Amino acid sequence: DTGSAAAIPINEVDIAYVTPVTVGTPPQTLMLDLDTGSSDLWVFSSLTPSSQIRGQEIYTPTKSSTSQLLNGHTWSIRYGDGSSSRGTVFTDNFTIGGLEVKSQAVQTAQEVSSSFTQEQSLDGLVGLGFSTLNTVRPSSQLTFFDNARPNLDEEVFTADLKYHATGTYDFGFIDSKKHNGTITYTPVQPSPGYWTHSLSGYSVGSGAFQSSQISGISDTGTTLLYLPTAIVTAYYRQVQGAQNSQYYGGYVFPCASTLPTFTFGIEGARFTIPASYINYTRISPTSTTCYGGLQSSSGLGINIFGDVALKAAFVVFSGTNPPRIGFAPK
Ligand SMILES: CCNC(=O)c1c(-c2ccccc2)csc1NC(=O)CNCCc1c[nH]c2ccccc12
Repeated sequence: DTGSAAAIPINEVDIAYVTPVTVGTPPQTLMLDLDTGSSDLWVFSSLTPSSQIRGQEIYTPTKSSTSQLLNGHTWSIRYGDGSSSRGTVFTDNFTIGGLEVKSQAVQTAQEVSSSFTQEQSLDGLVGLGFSTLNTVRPSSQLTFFDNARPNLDEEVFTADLKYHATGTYDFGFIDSKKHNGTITYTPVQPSPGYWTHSLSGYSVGSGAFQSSQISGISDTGTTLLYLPTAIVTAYYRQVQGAQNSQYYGGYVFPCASTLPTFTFGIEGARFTIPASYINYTRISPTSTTCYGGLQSSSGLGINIFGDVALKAAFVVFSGTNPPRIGFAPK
């Protein structure tokens, strides 16, 4: 089997991407964020207090003839940005882009934090990390990819995220029309459960490439690119008026500044992030100060290759044994 579905930016600065999915019988359509940085599939639901819902679509298990309560199971997740959600669990038929998993664990939110309530276009998440990270207890549940894997033509899913445009997630096949040239693969460390791999180095603008192994996670659920402070200061040193602002919690600069590109290595291959991707957003609609798409990871304890980096390539998440990740120009 295979599947193919749109990855639609939820706002004008690509803060996150959502994908139409269907849950239950008859199908209920929700817009979910496919997230390789976590492994819980959770949705706004009929069990979510109405005070915490602001325009989101909800899943109503009682309206689905194929839903089944997973008795006694609960879940609770907190993300590094401080957002959180928790609730109960049903199994039901779940489809992404024509690819169906029967009896997928669908985690129904009984509580979501305010930042999720405020994201009106996001009805939940589909975790595509390794199932070891799943928070359902007493027994953890499998991700959509792990459930679909035995029926896939190829044990892969791919992400073709785009800057200020709709891209695609494909399951079970690699669409050669979506990338130019070869796919460069590099090993993935599946523990503790992220798509963890190394970059082979970086360069700023037209500067020399600095070879160094930089370990981090390829995370479609995180907006920005978070790298070690030494790299980030080297980048913003090239930007007139840039400063690391305590007030704004990161590097900001005059919106009119000329930004250099940023290149990262995957093995011997090189991928260049255009300056426009790093001129992320104005700090407020009328401000002339802008917030960078490249930020320091020093407070996170982990380097995160988020959407700002991933949208510069065609990315293959390979669930083979051993797992690996591939990047291709596009
Ligand atoms: C900023 C979101 N990212 C993280 O918290 C995160 C961290 C992390 C850890 C410590 C400090 C900061 C971040 C490690 S892996 C990782 N990745 C994920 O957790 C991926 N899932 C993010 C889901 C998510 C949280 N808040 C949202 C708001 C809109 C759309 C999606 C989300």
